[in-house]
Amino acid sequence: MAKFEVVNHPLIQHKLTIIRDKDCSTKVFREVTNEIGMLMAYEITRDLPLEDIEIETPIMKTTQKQIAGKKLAIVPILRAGLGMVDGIMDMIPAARVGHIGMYRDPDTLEAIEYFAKFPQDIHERRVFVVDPMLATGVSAITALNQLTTKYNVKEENITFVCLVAAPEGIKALQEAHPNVDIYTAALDEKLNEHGYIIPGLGDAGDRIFGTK
Ligand SMILES: O=P(O)(O)OC[C@H]1O[C@H](OP(=O)(O)OP(=O)(O)O)[C@H](O)[C@@H]1O
Ligand SMILES: O=c1cc[nH]c(=O)[nH]1
Ligand SMILES: [Mg+2]
Repeated sequence: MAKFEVVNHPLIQHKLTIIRDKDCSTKVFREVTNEIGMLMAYEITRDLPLEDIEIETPIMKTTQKQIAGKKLAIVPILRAGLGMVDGIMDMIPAARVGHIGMYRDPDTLEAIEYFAKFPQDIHERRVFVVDPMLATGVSAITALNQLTTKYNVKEENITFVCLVAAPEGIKALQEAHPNVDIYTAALDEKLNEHGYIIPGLGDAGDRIFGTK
């Protein structure tokens, strides 16, 4: 089984509380979501391999470390996933960005796909799929189905990163893609009858883009 980690660093928990508050403005919600993305980047890249490199300081030649191995890609699930991309990119600026557009049908909770565009060599990259919310898990599973079957990305090379997860979504995602690492900033209580996470933070996309 792959990793499942709740990243409960105090800074992340504090910032998450700010965006959970219903009175948080769109501007602050967007800024703080990106800040949490940046902090999560620190944790999700913890096991990136390093290699030796020779450099010269002003004093002498020395062998030091640099990140080695696979190239990286960030794949936000539109729209809400976009809210985390800039923050993560601040930490790994060389990463390429793919996009997958998807919305949840409010009645059936099915994921409806409307867009996909990935770097050509996505199957050779370590891929971070990002979406602030993991509720039923259907959107994440649909996105990962597409990456693994249509674009040949190995599950072992995928990390799913979210801010708020429901236990139902974690279970479904682990069953569908057992070799994908999952990182979340919070594991909430459960889903309500409309498929929203409780206590959650509401509809992340609407809150990031001010559409409601
Ligand atoms: O785990 P699930 O039950 O599939 O729910 C989670 C999905 O729902 C939200 O997207 P939404 O459909 O609201 O689209 P949006 O990002 O455009 O707002 C969220 O950003 C996830 O993609
Ligand atoms: O709580 C939820 C569930 C799905 N999508 C959201 O944005 N929030
Ligand atoms: Mg939404």
